[in-house]
Amino acid sequence: MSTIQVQDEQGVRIITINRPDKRNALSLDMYTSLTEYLIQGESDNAIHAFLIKGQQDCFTSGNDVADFLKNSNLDAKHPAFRFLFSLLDLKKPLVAAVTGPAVGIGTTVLLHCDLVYADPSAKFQLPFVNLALVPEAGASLLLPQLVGPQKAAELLLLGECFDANTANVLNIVNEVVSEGEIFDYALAKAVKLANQPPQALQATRELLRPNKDLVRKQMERELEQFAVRLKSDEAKNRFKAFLNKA
Ligand SMILES: C/C=C/C(=O)SCCNC(=O)CCNC(=O)[C@H](O)C(C)(C)COP(=O)(O)OP(=O)(O)OC[C@H]1O[C@@H](n2cnc3c(N)ncnc32)[C@H](O)[C@@H]1OP(=O)(O)O
Repeated sequence: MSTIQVQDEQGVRIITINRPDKRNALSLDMYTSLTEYLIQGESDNAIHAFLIKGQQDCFTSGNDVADFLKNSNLDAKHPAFRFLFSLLDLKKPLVAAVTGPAVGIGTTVLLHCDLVYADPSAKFQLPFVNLALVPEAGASLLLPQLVGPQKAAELLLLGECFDANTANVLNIVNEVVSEGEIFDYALAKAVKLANQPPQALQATRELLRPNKDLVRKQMERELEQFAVRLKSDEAKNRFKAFLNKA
């Protein structure tokens, strides 16, 4: 079974992260598949919106921590960062359905989504500093803009888990949807987007992102810092501690 599954339905490309034995941790190959499915969908005239999801018990536990240890050389060609830059350049709208853990990139990805739905099982976390890393996906710019500087500092410096209601109050998610209904609900919203006049939809989406160049610049700065931190002993010790369940 593929670790990234794709299904096109009613004008929506549904992308499902599917690596349940590792809590949907994202490996290099998985990022590459995610990027390819987005790029293909962008050029497919039958696709008008994307929906990203995991399974009922997990969205994603974020980057595969074992990969961080194995591949500590990082630049803009790294599959995770290629994926993040492809999100920044997306023209068609992206909807997320969050269930269970959404850790690290699992939360920062949401800052690039147009509509985000979560169910009560969703648990968000930005444990970059906890792992001796720095944020990515432009979160160091987008999060303070969204939730305010103090709250962003709390979420990024302490790296504690927060629940769906908190994410809703902070405007990280649009709505908390009952368990068992979230995937149908999020798909119905994505189909609704897919049925909007596509050129007006994409033009409006572009207008809603007036600081895209600034976000790109910040993502490049984050990438530089991330590359340095990833090689540090303090980060390697944190990765080993997680993998050894210390
Ligand atoms: C550029 C992007 C950067 C980032 O995304 S940084 C963030 C990186 N992610 C993390 O630090 C999260 C690590 N994972 C966790 O904290 C926990 O997991 C969860 C809270 C997500 C879930 O906890 P629970 O339900 O108790 O599951 P479990 O027993 O910890 O995990 C089951 C199996 O999955 C593996 N696993 C979980 N997350 C990851 C991961 N992110 N990278 C690699 N493996 C992971 C474990 O090791 C274990 O494996 P085994 O059954 O073989 O012992």
